[in-house]
Amino acid sequence: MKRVHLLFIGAGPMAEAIFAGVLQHRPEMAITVSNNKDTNRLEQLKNHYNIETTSNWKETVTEVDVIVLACPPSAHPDVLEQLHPLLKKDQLIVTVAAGIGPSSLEAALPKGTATAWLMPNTSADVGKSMSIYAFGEDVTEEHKKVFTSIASAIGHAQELTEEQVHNLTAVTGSAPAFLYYFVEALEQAATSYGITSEQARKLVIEMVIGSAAMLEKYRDPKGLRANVTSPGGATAAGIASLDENGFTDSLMKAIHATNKRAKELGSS
Ligand SMILES: NC(=O)C1=CN([C@@H]2O[C@H](COP(=O)(O)OP(=O)(O)OC[C@H]3O[C@@H](n4cnc5c(N)ncnc54)[C@H](O)[C@@H]3O)[C@@H](O)[C@H]2O)C=CC1
Ligand SMILES: O=C(O)[C@@H]1CCC=N1
Repeated sequence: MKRVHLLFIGAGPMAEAIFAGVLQHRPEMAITVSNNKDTNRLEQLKNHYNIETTSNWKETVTEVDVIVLACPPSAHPDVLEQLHPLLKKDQLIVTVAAGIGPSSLEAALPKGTATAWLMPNTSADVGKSMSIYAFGEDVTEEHKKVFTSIASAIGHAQELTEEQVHNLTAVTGSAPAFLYYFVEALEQAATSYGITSEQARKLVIEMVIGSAAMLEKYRDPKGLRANVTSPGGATAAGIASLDENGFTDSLMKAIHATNKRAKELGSS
């Protein structure tokens, strides 16, 4: 079988997490990484991962099978315009950008171009991304095979419709930040009782890791919560306070605000 060659346009942490997973799980694939200006970053990545890098992706674009756009949404119009005249038949164009679904890629690229949208999260760094994805109209079974081997190299992946990826970007892509924010708040609460920030960090992080392991084992957040919440006990008072202060409503609003912004970014 022909060696699949991936070109990353964008060399930030998301690109790095994806190609690091691919290098580990699909070592048969060739990787070239590029960005628009930071040549030091490319040099570091080249030395660390022993991959090809280029500061002029246009020179490489005709040689590759898959082009992964890992640059910000705002860079897409310009990058897609530059890509348009260079694309060859059978190449697959994947974006990981918030708000930019396959229909946006198709509108900007030659008719018939195979496109896909991968929405990962930063847990790709440890091979535990929960990624969601959608395909464009013109992907073949072969494109799908290559795409899923990339997506599965960084963790779990679930195919959805384009609209669903738009609406769930907040839940899988951004919510890790909400969880880390929750951890920061608990650390702050812990230090307010006179322990050091190192002690607070250990208490909170180990509590979260333990809770995540319980979720992984039992997959029943409501039941697990009930087991912690002794009737008339201390936890019940805390949950009641969260409810009184609009915990679920506040989270729903955060999800809506995130998705609204992602759509704005994708259409700018
Ligand atoms: N960070 C996250 O948790 C997630 C990010 N994403 C998406 O992944 C993409 C990248 O994210 P990060 O790596 O965090 O961003 P970043 O901003 O740290 O990195 C972006 C990279 O793109 C390069 N770049 C910018 N303009 C360019 C251009 N015109 N041509 C070529 N390269 C260009 C930059 O030099 C940089 O290497 C974004 O589109 C974001 O929406 C998706 C899911 C999660
Ligand atoms: O903040 C952002 O725009 C991206 C989308 C998902 C996670 N980070």
